Formats: sequence, C-alpha cells, structure tokens
Amino acid sequence: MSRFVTWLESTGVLVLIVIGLWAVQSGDMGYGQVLFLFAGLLAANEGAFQLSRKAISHRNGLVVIVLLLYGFLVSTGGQSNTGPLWFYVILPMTFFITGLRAGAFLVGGGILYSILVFRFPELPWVTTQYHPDFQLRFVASVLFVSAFSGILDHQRRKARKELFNAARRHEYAAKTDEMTGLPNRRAMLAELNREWSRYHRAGHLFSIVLMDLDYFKIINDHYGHDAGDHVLESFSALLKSACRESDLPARWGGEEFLILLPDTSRLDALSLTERIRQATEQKPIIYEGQRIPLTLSAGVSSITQATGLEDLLKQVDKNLYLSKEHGRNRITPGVKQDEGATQAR
Ligand SMILES: Nc1nc2c(ncn2[C@@H]2O[C@H](COP(=O)(O)OP(=O)(O)OP(=O)(O)O)[C@@H](O)[C@H]2O)c(=O)[nH]1
Repeated sequence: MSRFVTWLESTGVLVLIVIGLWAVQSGDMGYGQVLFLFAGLLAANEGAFQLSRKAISHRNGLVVIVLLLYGFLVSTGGQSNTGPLWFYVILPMTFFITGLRAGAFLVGGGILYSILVFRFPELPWVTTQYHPDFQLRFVASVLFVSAFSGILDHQRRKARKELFNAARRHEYAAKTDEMTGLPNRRAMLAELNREWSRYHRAGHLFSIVLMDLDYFKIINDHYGHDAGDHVLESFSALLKSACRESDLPARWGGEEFLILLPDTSRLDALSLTERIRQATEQKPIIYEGQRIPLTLSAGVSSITQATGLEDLLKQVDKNLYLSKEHGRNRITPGVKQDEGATQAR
C-alpha cells in the first residue's frame, strides 16, 4: 500500500504543478500558488515517509491533504467553476486506500461539505456559486458513484482475502500429512535444509531420529486398515506430546517418522528416543475395544558426525536398518554404545 500511496503522491505533485502553471499562465496567479502549495504538502508528506517509514502516517497524511484540496476546490470553484469534478477522482482512491468504513465516512463528509457550499454560498470562505442544475446532478451522480465504488472496493477486498486464505490452505496442505496433521516429507526436507544452513553458518548442532513402527503390515492385516490408520494417528499424537516445542516430528513415509531436534546432542536425542520407545511399548493402542500392542525401531544421528545432510540421512537410515536387523523394538546406536561401550536397548 505504501508504494501505491507514493505513486499517488508523485502523480498528484506532477498534476498539481502542471495545472498550477496553466493557471498562472492564464493569469490566475492566486489559484496557481495554492496548487503549488498543495504540491509542496504532498512532497513533504512523501519526504516524511521516506525518513520515518511510518506507513499509517503516510496514508493519513495523503488523505488529509486531498480532503483539504477538495475543500478548497469546491469552495472556490477552481478553474472555470469545475473544482467539484475532482471528487470523481478522489472518491475511488479514498475507498481504495482507507477501506469501506473509513472511505464511506470520508466520502460522506465530502458530499455533505459540497452540499453545505452549494446551499450557503454566502459563507465567508466560499467565493463561488454553482448552478442549481449542476448542484442536483453533481450530488446525485456522486452518490451513485460513491455507492458503486464502495461496493466494488468491498468485493475486491473480499476476493483478495479469499484468494489469500485459499493460498494459505494450499500451502498448509502441501506441507502437511492429512491423516496425522504432522509435517510431511517435503516440509521436513525444507526444515532440514534450513537447519543444515544454521549449522553451517553458526555451528548450531542438531540431531535427527528416524523411527519405523514394527510389523505394521501385520497390524493392518490382523486388525484392518482403519485400525492401522488409528495407530498412525495415535502414535503421531504421542510424538507431538513427547517432543519439545522446538523439536519437529514429521511423517517421513508410510509408517516412518523423522524427528528433527535442533540444538540437541546425539546423547540427548537418544534419551528422548528411548522415552518414546518405552512409552510406545508400554501403552498399547486401543481401537474399538481391542488392544493393539506396538513397538518401534529407531536410528539416531547427529550432524556433528556427518559430512553433510545427505550423509546424515544415510547414517540415520542405516542405523534404523541395524535396529530392525538386531531384532526391532530398539534404537541404534544404543545409549551405552554411544558412550563408547556396547549396543544396548
Ligand atoms: N493403515 C495404513 N497402513 C499403511 C499406511 N502407509 C503404509 N502402510 C502400510 O504399512 C505397511 C508397512 O509394511 P512393511 O514395509 O512390510 O513393514 P512392517 O510390516 O512394518 O515391517 P518392519 O518395518 O520390517 O518391521 C504396509 O503394509 C503398508 O501398506 C497408512 O497410511 N495407513
């Protein structure tokens, strides 16, 4: 919006200078000088914005200057008594930059002021008179254009909001696994790249955990696919509650989950994984009155032990494979192994 206000002000300055010069050339020195003064006010408002970067003051400044200019034009008639016609330019612009409610208020004020000047030409600051036919047609047409501009601007804002919401919904859907509500593989890859850059730039270490539910095919075959889905949802809820706010669990694939643990050593990652493993093993999932026992296998890896992101993912995948190979329901490396001793569950 600030860029549009800047554009309006630049155009306004240019138009006012051209019309001002034209007035001076036609011998109307006073009128020309007032237009130069308004051009100066617009330029000053723009200059103040360039210094302060305060968008609201920028916009309000423009609105006040334009309304004062309109007040002057309608009170004096401008050149050849055509001043009020500029209201047709000000009208849609006011709705566009201030919105429906403030726009209706300001435009309504402008119309009332015009009627005041039309009805009371003897007021001390009014220096012109308008033909009664012009007054009537001006007010009627301005009312029509105001209503039309207001409706159009309202529709434009509504469509913009809907488009924005639709884009947000699409972005969410593109990054989220629908069933579990967890970020999907694509979102996780983006996060991993971001975390890798953070590590590369500032040395913030991180670890990752790759988990795979054991014998999930048997769960599906034995309890049914819906029960399998329920297990995935319940396990995802467990992951969310077990992780800190800064940790990021994601659905990596079918029954595989990857957790990104920023600023976490491999040892701390192992103890979190062990907590999740125990909670999973100890609390069977209940589906339609049936108890479904569940275990998981996991691989853990830290960026400090990898040459890059690809290597890290390869390592964690290999560690998960080793956990499966060694009998499932376990983590690789085991905590003791990580401390230099043997693998332990
Ligand atoms: N219900 C359900 N099942 C899924 C979903 N995604 C993947 N699966 C199933 O998960 C099963 C994975 O089977 P496998 O890759 O053989 O692995 P597993 O049976 O868990 O065996 P291990 O991993 O070796 O312990 C397959 O039967 C898939 O159909 C899903 O969204 N819902």
